[in-house]
Amino acid sequence: MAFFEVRRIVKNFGGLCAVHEISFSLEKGQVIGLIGPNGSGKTTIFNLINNFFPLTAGEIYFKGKRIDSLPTHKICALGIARTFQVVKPLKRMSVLDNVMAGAFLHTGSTSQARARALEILEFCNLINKRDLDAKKLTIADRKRLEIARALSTDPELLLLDETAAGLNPKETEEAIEVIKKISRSGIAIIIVEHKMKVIMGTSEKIVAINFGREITQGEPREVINHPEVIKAYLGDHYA
Ligand SMILES: Nc1ncnc2c1ncn2[C@@H]1O[C@H](COP(=O)(O)OP(=O)(O)OP(=O)(O)O)[C@@H](O)[C@H]1O
Repeated sequence: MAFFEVRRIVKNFGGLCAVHEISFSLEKGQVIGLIGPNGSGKTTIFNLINNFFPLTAGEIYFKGKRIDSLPTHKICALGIARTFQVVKPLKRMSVLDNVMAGAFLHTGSTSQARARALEILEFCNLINKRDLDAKKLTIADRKRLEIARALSTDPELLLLDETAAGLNPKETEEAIEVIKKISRSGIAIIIVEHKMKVIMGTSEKIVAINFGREITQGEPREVINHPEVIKAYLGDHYA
């Protein structure tokens, strides 16, 4: 069985079918990109994986265990963490405290949580900003803090939702480097991202969706050259 697998997952919101029978899997440490135009169902898939929204149908497996009916906090404790498209730091807390809050998932000791948080801030190039209020950070640093917060729960699978949105080209390159570094540390990653540079720079496999349905999935070059993918992104006359 794969390390992580979604099997024919479906999500209906009333009459709207946001996700229809999507299946994909990934192995430990693998990075996959989830792409699709606005409103195609990418964030909903993340919300289903975390059980922020219950599935309408389908199954989700992590490390051989079915997880789709577990509560969100249990899924996180098992090792799946995520970031949000709209970053959500605890604004009145320092950068360090934001990351420590997550580290308490696996320890009751303040000194251990602090030590782990400092390690993660070093890893995410945020160590020099540890005492700043989170609300004082630039967008790029907030995105980094969002990743650091997710890492603080010690995930084996990380869901990254538009980590590079709003970043300039240099910051985008830095985000790609952070993602690669996380992957090298053995953590599997699913990336939702509109910037193809980020997807192509990091992903070993791409799943392309439109209107909640799979267009195709597989090797990145093949997927982005698929006529239906080009059509979904650029319109009929480019296909
Ligand atoms: N809580 C909800 N209630 C009703 N409809 C929803 C809800 N969440 C998402 N949708 C709808 O489901 C569809 C998929 O939305 P989703 O946010 O998953 O797309 P997305 O691919 O992440 O888009 P974007 O790239 O713009 O972030 C959209 O039509 C959206 O309006």
